[in-house]
Amino acid sequence: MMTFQQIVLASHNAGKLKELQAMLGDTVQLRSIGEFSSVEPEETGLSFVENAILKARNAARISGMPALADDSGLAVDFLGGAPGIYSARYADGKGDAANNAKLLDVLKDVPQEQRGAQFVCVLALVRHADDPLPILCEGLWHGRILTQASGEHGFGYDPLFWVPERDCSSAELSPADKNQISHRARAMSLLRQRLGLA
Ligand SMILES: O=c1nc[nH]c2c1ncn2[C@H]1C[C@H](O)[C@@H](COP(=O)(O)OP(=O)(O)OP(=O)(O)O)O1
Ligand SMILES: [Mg+2]
Repeated sequence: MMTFQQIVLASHNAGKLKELQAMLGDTVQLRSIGEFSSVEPEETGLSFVENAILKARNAARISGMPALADDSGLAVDFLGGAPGIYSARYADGKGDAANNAKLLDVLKDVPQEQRGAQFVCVLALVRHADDPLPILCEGLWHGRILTQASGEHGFGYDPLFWVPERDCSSAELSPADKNQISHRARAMSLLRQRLGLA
């Protein structure tokens, strides 16, 4: 069993930090990479796995601590899996509201039954910057893209993501409920098992 008291989270996304820390409880303290550097690494990989490893190594190098990265995104069936790894950059770096507006516009004439999508999350944990054996865990969450935004919780594409098992948008779920069933929750559950925390 590996034990960590503190891990640096290789993310500048406050929503991810909140969700991941809530899932871990007080067993492990996540420290944001923002405490060490405000420079975000370029996400040059072609997969969630490559980008997660790249972000984790970068954070471990900067902080000198074990590092956890989350690379995630929304894969829309009708768009052949786009925006996928480019989800954060979908509207050219203009932020969540612009990303959501663009997605609604691109799908405006697409009927219900063709609006399937999944959230993807890959977590990568490295013990140090050159770790030859990163721990990788993934989680998927199937849903559908709504025709208008709904709900105030969460972040990113949550207001557009309809959750079939709850019949509401992901942004209408309580944070505790989202953290039980999301793509991130599934990946974290696997990671906890791998670390002997489950
Ligand atoms: O639970 C979620 N609920 C809603 N939207 C979500 C979720 N999970 C990922 N997403 C979206 C946000 C962003 O558009 C992209 C992640 O991009 P991604 O590069 O992994 O994260 P990021 O740039 O926000 O922060 P960072 O790279 O510093 O961890 O997918
Ligand atoms: Mg990013």
